[in-house]
Amino acid sequence: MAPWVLSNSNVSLEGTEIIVKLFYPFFIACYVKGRPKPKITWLKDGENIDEIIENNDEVSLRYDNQILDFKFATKKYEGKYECNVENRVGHIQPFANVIIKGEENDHRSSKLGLSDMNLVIIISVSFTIIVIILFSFVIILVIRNNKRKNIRNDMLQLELFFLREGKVGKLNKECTIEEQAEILPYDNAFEVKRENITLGKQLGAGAFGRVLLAQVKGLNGKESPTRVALKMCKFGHDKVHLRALIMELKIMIHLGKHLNIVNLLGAHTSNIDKGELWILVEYCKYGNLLKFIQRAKAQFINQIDPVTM
Ligand SMILES: Nc1ncnc2c1ncn2[C@@H]1O[C@H](COP(=O)(O)OP(=O)(O)OP(=O)(O)O)[C@@H](O)[C@H]1O
Repeated sequence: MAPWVLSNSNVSLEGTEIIVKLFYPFFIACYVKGRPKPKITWLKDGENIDEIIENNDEVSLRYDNQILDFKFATKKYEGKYECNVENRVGHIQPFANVIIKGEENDHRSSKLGLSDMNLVIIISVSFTIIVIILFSFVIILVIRNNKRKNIRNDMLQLELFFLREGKVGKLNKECTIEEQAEILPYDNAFEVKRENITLGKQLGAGAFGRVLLAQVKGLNGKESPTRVALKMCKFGHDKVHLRALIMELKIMIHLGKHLNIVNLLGAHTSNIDKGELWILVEYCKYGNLLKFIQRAKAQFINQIDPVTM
């Protein structure tokens, strides 16, 4: 019995039109009967379909070659598809014209192969990763900024509470000055403006502070600059160090001047909200007393004549 096409096929001997939307999946069905069972081969625009199917997982044949399956429609799949059906008794060739519908832009995209699709995916993933990194960066900046703001606020609180005001009423004669230094008030008469101070070389450093040589204009009403030793907190200090320096300043103010001590000459406190507190004291040209005594002792020993000993 010669082969014939079943009515549920979407190909016919007169030809059919299959209209598909771009990127949508579709199939061409060529259901046939005949005895002996007919063999089916496919042609696209007169060429054997094998060339299209080979190494292409977007197009496949199934159901004894009766269905030609497309995973998604792209413009390259447009054309005339002939279903070549034959057995010993006869031969028929129903066909269908496939038309892919889509916009001009889509038309361009339709030419994208699988590797181009992969490229699109890679670009989108990279873009997402970059956005996430930028977003994290912004969050880190905001957190750091807030932290800095908090430190500034802490400093401000310290300045207000410990430096300017003090709490003279709470002073207790039974306690040492060191124990209650922070409730002593600051004396504004010691304040020196930043523009009057010129910083020089470092003279030394202590546990939490460092000492620089500095020139100060207009100190004690003097026209010529005065050479002073300027004490400040070390780099990367925290509020504990600043508080210790504030206490040192207050004790010096409270002690007053004396011939036998290194006297306080002034202080620069107006930038304390930025963690900047400078204490100006008399400059000792021989520096540290202990080192001076050790040096003098060594010189003295060298001067003694070993013969007279
Ligand atoms: N008035 C000054 N004149 C010259 N050099 C000074 C003066 N004050 C300090 N220095 C130098 O700076 C160093 C550190 O001074 P600082 O007063 O901080 O010493 P410290 O009392 O040992 O330290 P800290 O009190 O921080 O533990 C001194 O060892 C000295 O060399």
